[in-house]
Amino acid sequence: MTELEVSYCLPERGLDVAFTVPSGSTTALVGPNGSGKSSTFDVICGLLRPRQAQLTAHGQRVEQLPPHRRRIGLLLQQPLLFPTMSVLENAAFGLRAAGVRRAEAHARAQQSLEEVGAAPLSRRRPGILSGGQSQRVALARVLTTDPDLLLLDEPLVALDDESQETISAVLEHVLAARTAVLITHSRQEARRFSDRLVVLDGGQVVQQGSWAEVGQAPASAFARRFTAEASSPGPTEGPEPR
Ligand SMILES: Nc1ncnc2c1ncn2[C@@H]1O[C@H](COP(=O)(O)OP(=O)(O)OP(=O)(O)O)[C@@H](O)[C@H]1O
Repeated sequence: MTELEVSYCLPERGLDVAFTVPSGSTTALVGPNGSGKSSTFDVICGLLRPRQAQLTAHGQRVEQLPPHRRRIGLLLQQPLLFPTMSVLENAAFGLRAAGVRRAEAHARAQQSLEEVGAAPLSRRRPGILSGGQSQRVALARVLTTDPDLLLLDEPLVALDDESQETISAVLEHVLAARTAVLITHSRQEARRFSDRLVVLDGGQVVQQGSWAEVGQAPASAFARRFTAEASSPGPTEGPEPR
């Protein structure tokens, strides 16, 4: 079953993009610099509303809906927690903003904090948390609203190695039971979390499919390098071949 169907044109940016995300998959959106990853992220979450766009999410057309009504949970590079609220209040924020009563919102936030292993932090303020702890709380805040789709934009890039490892383990667990789109420059990250690839190049989707499908018949030089099973550096981790 398809969870998300994206199709949009932004001629002023040279973008004409169409792809699908199957229900239950984690699909990595990858491509060279300037290929359209960030713009696509903005279109899916509703920050950019192209005139020519068709977005079907969980069986509903959503391109006319404002971001908060799309049932999409965003995890960004920076956790962006509210500094004056406790961890629990941060995790409950989405539900409180939607008018859910405090007791219920806090109970559901506590469950999310447990799911990401951050329950012991619930009374703390964000200012004293490590980067990894903050990112866990940001993830809990997303999960509390029970989104149909998770949209992750380089969620590990701002973390140190140790925090990357701990949040990766949490993410693996969270993504196993959900549908997600992951935007990343990192082959290692895409490998670890995604089962499908959507490869953008020059403002278009040049290929979409499982890692095996893309790896066996890569449709572009980027796709070939990204799926290459070598210990050599990934496409954005080393110099571009000439
Ligand atoms: N605000 C903007 N106004 C006009 N054009 C833009 C804007 N942002 C991006 N673009 C153009 O849209 C195209 C796609 O850019 P986008 O940032 O979506 O690519 P990307 O794959 O995310 O790149 P990167 O890997 O460098 O982050 C590029 O040609 C870029 O120059």
